[in-house]
Amino acid sequence: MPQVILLFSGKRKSGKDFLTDHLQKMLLDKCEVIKISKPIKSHWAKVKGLNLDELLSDGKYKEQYRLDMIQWSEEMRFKDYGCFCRSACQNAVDKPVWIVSDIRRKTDIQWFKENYSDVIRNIRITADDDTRKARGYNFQLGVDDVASECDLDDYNDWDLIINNGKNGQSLEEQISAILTLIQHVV
Ligand SMILES: Nc1ncnc2c1ncn2[C@@H]1O[C@H](COP(=O)(O)OP(=O)(O)OP(=O)(O)O)[C@@H](O)[C@H]1O
Ligand SMILES: C[C@@](O)(CCOP(=O)(O)O)CC(=O)O
Repeated sequence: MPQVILLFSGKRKSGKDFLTDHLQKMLLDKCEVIKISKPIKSHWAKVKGLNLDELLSDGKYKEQYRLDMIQWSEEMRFKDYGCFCRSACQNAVDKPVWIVSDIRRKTDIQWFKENYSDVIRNIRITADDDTRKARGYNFQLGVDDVASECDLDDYNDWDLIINNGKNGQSLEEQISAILTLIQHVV
């Protein structure tokens, strides 16, 4: 059982992977990074013969398959909203800090609350559209107007909000703010 679970959310190209990768490099063997999208991408790679490493990276490759993966994964969530959270956590190693890098839906937060109760901390990463566009974001119907990107727009119970866009904090300040949330553990 982890002592703290950091749930990171944010729209695409806000910098979820960027920040959680940096955090992992700081915490090293004290943390485990969990990606809810990993079981989705693994399934997709297997059935479509795609490159899993590319799907998991921050490059353009995964964007060609995002719409299809969203639609398939929504059908699965309709039957069992926790299926991917459960699957992603199943093989997670016993470390004091778990970093979940891609929370997208209220039901993701609900699942972690139901299963890990008060050890969770909710972190929202924001970035303005211009910055996101410079990082490769382009509005796409069926992707940017659906739950995958929008379900947490009206969620307000954040332990920390990080501006990773224009006029945002430096990386050091961002990481330091995150570390204050877990100072009782590390
Ligand atoms: N603060 C930053 N400074 C410089 N580059 C950044 C910063 N934040 C993110 N990036 C870069 O922007 C790109 C998109 O970031 P990242 O992949 O972390 O976003 P994401 O929120 O995980 O997006 P997605 O939901 O598409 O996976 C990456 O190439 C990343 O290195
Ligand atoms: C299909 C999906 O998991 C892709 C997520 O990819 P990424 O976290 O942006 O690398 C998005 C979703 O689950 O809605």
